[in-house]
Amino acid sequence: MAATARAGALWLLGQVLAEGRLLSELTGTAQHLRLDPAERARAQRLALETLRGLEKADRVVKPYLRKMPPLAVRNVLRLATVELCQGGDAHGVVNEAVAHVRRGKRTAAYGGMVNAVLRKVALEGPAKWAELRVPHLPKWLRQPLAEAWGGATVAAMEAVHFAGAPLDLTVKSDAREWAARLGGALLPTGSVRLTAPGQVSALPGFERGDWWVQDAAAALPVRGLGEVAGLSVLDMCAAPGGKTLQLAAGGADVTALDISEGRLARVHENLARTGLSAAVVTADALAFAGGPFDAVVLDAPCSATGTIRRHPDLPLVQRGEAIGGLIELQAALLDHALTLLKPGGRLLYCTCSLLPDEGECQIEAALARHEGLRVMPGAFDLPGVAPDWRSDDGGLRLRPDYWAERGGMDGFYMACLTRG
Ligand SMILES: C[S@@+](CC[C@H](N)C(=O)[O-])C[C@H]1O[C@@H](n2cnc3c(N)ncnc32)[C@H](O)[C@@H]1O
Repeated sequence: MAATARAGALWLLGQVLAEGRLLSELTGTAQHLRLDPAERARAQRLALETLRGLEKADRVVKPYLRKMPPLAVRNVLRLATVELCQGGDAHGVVNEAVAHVRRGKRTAAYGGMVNAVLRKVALEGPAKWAELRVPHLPKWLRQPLAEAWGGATVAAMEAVHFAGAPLDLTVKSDAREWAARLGGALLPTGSVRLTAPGQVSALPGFERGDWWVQDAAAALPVRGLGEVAGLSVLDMCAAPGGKTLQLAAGGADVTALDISEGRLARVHENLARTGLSAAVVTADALAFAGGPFDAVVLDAPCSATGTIRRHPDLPLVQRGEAIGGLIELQAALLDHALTLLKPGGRLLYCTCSLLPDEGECQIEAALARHEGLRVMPGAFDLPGVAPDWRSDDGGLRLRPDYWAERGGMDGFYMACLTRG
């Protein structure tokens, strides 16, 4: 297979759609890394756009197919259709798609069909594309979200998911200056947002570690702890380290713990790049007996359904079957985190989930289990935080459709807890 961005995107699509692998697991693999960094970034962008537009691409192509071709061929049609319907150069897109199919032993026979279908798509596809509905979330997720937030909100979330996500950065200092330097916007909560960033590692300030990539919503939980200088803080599920970096940059004495050695490698890289420090521990948090700490950050493993605008592969690969186990793990981690706090210490619980079972319900259940435990209601009275983002329990509920006109934000739930 020629090492082009399109071939790279097709490999990624095949792994997601045939093997059920997540893009985040694939971007560090040898197959992906053999592309040069700019082509790699383009391959990833093409794969993301195709996954976001999958439902529309299938609807555009379907009338031109007499028989459903094998998945590898369908993926070529999908990628090319997305490109053609989003203004791609017809000649280049069709030729490369046909050449790609002809190169494959199992797909070569479909070259003529792909050529004929894509020529029709090039002519008629863009108008059809514009008329088709915004792609829906799969049923396993759409239904519980509609129950929790209502149909109109789910539709607004889907519109933001389809639009894709800008790139948010947390800067060590001088956010306004960095926004101007990078051609981005300073968000009301202090993050810097870039709409067409290109290759992240080529941006000014990356090498020197003046900033790190972190969605604006993901940057808020740690801000809820306020001034952390001099505090001992356990980041209990730390990798890849966005919150560890915030805590360390704020002057906290940080212990960054995670069960995954592979994911902790990212924490080490991020600390080295930014020149920040933390004690890094590989362990199952449930068996960790350090401390006691002034604060514990529990960014618990969850369905990650709040991150779909950045990870459109997620609802396609998962079916919600793991959520029951995650809910149990979150409750166990929460209970254990409370044992690691100094008297009067604070526990910051958060999940990047849209499901109340992993957010509001966890806190409700924890308050019922632990006498004297309470939510600190003012913790998220922060610049740029809108009053209607607050949840009834004193936490903060963020949804992808907030700031829709700016590109949305990750879905998140967060609450700051203390005893007494
Ligand atoms: C949502 S991610 C954390 C993101 C991170 N806080 C950040 O801001 O970059 C959840 C993490 O929990 C870790 N994890 C899952 N189960 C764990 C356990 N029993 N003990 C410690 N870490 C665990 C996963 O490896 C994963 O890195």
